[in-house]
Formats: sequence, C-alpha cells, structure tokens
Amino acid sequence: MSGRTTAPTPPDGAVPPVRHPDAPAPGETIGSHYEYCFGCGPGVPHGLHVEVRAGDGVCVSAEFRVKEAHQGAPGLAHGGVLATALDETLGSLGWMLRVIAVTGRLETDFLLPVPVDTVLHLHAEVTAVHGRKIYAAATGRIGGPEGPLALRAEAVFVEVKVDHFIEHGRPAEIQATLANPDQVKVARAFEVNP
Ligand SMILES: CCCCCCCCCCCCCCCC(=O)SCCNC(=O)CCNC(=O)[C@H](O)C(C)(C)COP(=O)(O)OP(=O)(O)OC[C@H]1O[C@@H](n2cnc3c(N)ncnc32)[C@H](O)[C@@H]1OP(=O)(O)O
Repeated sequence: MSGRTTAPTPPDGAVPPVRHPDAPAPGETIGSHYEYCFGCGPGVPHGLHVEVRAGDGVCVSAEFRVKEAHQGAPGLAHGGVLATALDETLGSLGWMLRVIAVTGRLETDFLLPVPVDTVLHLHAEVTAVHGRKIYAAATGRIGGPEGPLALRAEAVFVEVKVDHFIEHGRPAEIQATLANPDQVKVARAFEVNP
C-alpha cells in the first residue's frame, strides 16, 4: 500500500488557499477557457455555456440554464450534465489561484430533480491546497442563489502545466489552439505564477 488517497478530504498538512493577486476582480466574468469546451465554450451549440464570475475569496459563482438537449428523464436534467456544470464551475477556481488544474476526483450528491429551463445557481470554493492538489467544494441551487440546494459536490483537482494538454490532446485540436494567439495567451497566463 502506498498510503496515497484520492479522497476529497484535505489531508494533514494541507494549507488554506491564497487568492492570487492577479486573480480576476470580484464580480468579473471569467471568459471561456476554450471555444469548444462542452462546459463553457460558445462554439458548442448544445453545450452548457456556463458563465462564471470571480468571487471575493478563493471562490466563484455561475449560472447554467438547463436546455432540452440536457435531458436524462422526460423534462429533467441528466445527472451527468449537472455534474459537468459543477465540474466546469470548480475548474474555473484555477483562475483564482492562477494555476491550471484538472479534475482528479468529483463526488456529487444529487438532492433534487432539476427540470428543463431551470437556472442552476452554482457556487464553488477552494477549501485547501496540498502540494499540487486543490481541494474544493461546490453547490447548485434552484430558484435563486439562496434557493433550495439541488446539488452538492466535493472535488480534488490536480495542478498541471500547459504541456499536459499538448502531450495528451488530439493533434488537430492542439495545433489549431496553438495557432490562436488569444488561446495561447490564456494558457500561458497561468504559467507566470510567482
Ligand atoms: C495548448 C492547450 C492549452 C489549453 C489550455 C486549457 C486551460 C484550462 C483547462 C482547464 C480545463 C478545466 C475543465 C473542467 C475540469 C475537467 O473536466 S478536467 C478533465 C478531466 N480530468 C482529467 O482529464 C484528468 C485525467 N487525469 C490525469 O491526467 C492524471 O491522473 C492527473 C490528475 C494529472 C494526475 O497525474 P500526475 O500528474 O501523474 O499526478 P501524480 O504525480 O500521480 O499525483 C500528484 C498528486 O495528486 C494526487 N492524485 C493523482 N490523481 C488523483 C486523483 N484522481 N484524485 C485525487 N488525487 C489525485 C496524487 O495522490 C498525488 O498526491 P501526493 O502524493 O502529492 O500527495
């Protein structure tokens, strides 16, 4: 046994997160990190188009309207789509720390069914950091930012460098991305992280 755990509970030695001085200002919209991201990309017609805003701590808020294309049961959102909305919101926390991080583990509680056309109000915050691991929690509420709790999640993200995507991504999309100066600017901004 290596003693390694992927549990979403911060281990001994984890430290509180620190908001990066160059993080987006509270209330500022965090734009899509990639045009064809299923979670936030404007170039995906049936995507979630989650729009995230920076919070005043190491946290973010977002909204997501459930569309017909997101159904699992008649008139209800698919659980995987709801988990994607949480994942996307949690993934945006990297902007608050100025690191790129990918989801290692995502545990989700589904507390209420979410009908089509509902606006899901999402909130995510970093709870602790341990080496490259970022511990975070998220909620999804319906009927308003203070409305009933429909979703709850705990997650571990793992910090990576841009090379993670270059190494693992399909060459056609990587080449197209690297040829887009705006996209490269977004990616490289994270690597200047004193
Ligand atoms: C040119 C292109 C520009 C593109 C610019 C894009 C920019 C912005 C993109 C943002 C995108 C966000 C979008 C939404 C969020 C997703 O949806 S991300 C997509 C879904 N996630 C993935 O694809 C991740 C797949 N997994 C992996 O690639 C690898 O397993 C990982 C997670 C990177 C870890 O591998 P590794 O780097 O070899 O890590 P390793 O050294 O084994 O472990 C490091 C530590 O992490 C822990 N760990 C490893 N795996 C896990 C795990 N699954 N769970 C918990 N802990 C773990 C280890 O226990 C270890 O802890 P310590 O021993 O240090 O205490």
